Amino acid sequence: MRRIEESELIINPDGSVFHLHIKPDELAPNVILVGDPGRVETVAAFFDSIEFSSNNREFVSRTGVYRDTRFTVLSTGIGTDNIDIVLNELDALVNVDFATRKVKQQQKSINIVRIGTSGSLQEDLPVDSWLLSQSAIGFDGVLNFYEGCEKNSDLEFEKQLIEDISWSPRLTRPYVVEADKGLFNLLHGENVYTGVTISAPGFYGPQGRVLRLPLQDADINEKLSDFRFGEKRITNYEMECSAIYGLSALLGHKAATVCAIIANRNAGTASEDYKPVIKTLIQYVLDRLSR
Ligand SMILES: O=P(O)(O)O[C@H]1O[C@H](CO)[C@@H](O)[C@H]1O
Ligand SMILES: O=c1cc[nH]c(=O)[nH]1
Repeated sequence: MRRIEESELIINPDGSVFHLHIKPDELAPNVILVGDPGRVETVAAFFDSIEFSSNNREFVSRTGVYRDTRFTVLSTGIGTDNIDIVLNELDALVNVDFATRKVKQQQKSINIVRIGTSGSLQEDLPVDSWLLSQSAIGFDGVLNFYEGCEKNSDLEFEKQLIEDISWSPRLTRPYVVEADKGLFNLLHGENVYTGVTISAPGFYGPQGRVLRLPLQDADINEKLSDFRFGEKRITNYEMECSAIYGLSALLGHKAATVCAIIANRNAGTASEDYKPVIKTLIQYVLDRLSR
């Protein structure tokens, strides 16, 4: 079995993994990911007890117990480049023996649920609603660096999207990946919209926003809102879900993303105060995962 070199997996002097500053026994099998480091405290405030806390760069984490279920909440910061770090280090924490630097014989699977914020691309998907991503379209390109990327992607969906919206060859090829079905069903409920989420490599141009700079494709959001793949339509934009779904599938973990819609791009509206919406969403997710 290959020994993973010190340069490839950096372990800190205290035995924690390089960026996340978590040691293997400090990670729970249920992981809540949030973008905003400030949201970690909002999640941890629901825990009955907290056993571990860490802060490094944008990666703030707490491990604790909610209704007899052990959770780790961890902030990822913004973007799929950070998700590459987070998913690889989470996997190393459960599947690599830090003493021998070898992949363990028996691989473990963890549950990963992202609780985020997002912008709607459909007028009937209102601000302050919740959206569970059945699948994600990665405009970011992270998954394209990994072998097996195409095995887990919906190639027909990708092909039709590229053709229908005249995707520029200057851009990275979009990849289409799915939520874990079990987690999706667990989180699906009466007050939860479902849909196809684009993860963009930026908040402004890559999500079709114009402040001062014009876009390479001025009609991109109209094309995306109108696009259909069979019954499926694109519902929303955020910035992490695609890499979470793609890397989780490749590594054997279960992942789902549920977001509070804080902007409706076609209606031109934004939530007046999304924090209470996120708070009730956090409680909903914790309840579903702990029952
Ligand atoms: O609220 P979070 O979880 O950070 O999610 C969304 O908000 C950020 C952009 O404002 C991006 O990270 C996007 O995915
Ligand atoms: O429009 C939005 C809102 C939140 N997060 C995003 O990435 N986009």
